[in-house]
Amino acid sequence: MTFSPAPGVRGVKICGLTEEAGFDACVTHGADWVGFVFFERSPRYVTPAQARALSARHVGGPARVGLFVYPDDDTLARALDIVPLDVLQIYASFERATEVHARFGVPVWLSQPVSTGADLPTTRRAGVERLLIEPKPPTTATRPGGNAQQLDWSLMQGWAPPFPWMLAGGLNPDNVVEAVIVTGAPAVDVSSGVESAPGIKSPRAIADFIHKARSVTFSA
Ligand SMILES: O=C(O)c1ccccc1NCC(=O)[C@H](O)[C@H](O)COP(=O)(O)O
Repeated sequence: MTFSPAPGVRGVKICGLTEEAGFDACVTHGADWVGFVFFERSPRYVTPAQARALSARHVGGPARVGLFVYPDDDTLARALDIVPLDVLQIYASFERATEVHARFGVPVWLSQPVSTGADLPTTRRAGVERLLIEPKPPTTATRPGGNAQQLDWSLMQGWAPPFPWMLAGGLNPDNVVEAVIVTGAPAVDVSSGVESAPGIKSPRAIADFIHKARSVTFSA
């Protein structure tokens, strides 16, 4: 198991760090996790060496999450050789997530694209530590996540999550309070909603988002 926030404290992940000011803001304002996007067609793409350089700015602090889209073993092995990652967040099937966990022994988070209640998993699967519940991208999207697209939060009402989970998709400092009240999400993930331009994080928006996400308590 990787780091989890204390009971009653909502976890916050800031995803898609590419530059020093954004990374430093995550450290300063106490994000629980930071995400590095290893997907070349993203405006937030970083190489493993760039992620290592950012990560090395601070010892400890947020857990480092690497995002991979349908990764093969070689891609994961190369990244892990270069940058210490605490979590592998993958866009792939449950079966592949289980395989990745068995092969690398690193906690694996799986993105679960959702458009209806039927997409919400109801049974636990081995090898997956956490689910990222995010909207199914439109067919025209060039990437599976990070599209500032909001999910229908009411879908989560009455859902009994079989895993620890995190809400993602279209969150920002102005809507995160409502999002956590409606969904009861124990953790939230944001990328576009704390940016001043694609791939460039706003330190002020990061501070605001973290503060607001934690302003509503929840009981696990
Ligand atoms: O951010 C990207 O460009 C990206 C590319 C490929 C796969 C995933 C990607 N992002 C995932 C995320 O950052 C999270 O899902 C995020 O919290 C939701 O994004 P956003 O709606 O932009 O907040």
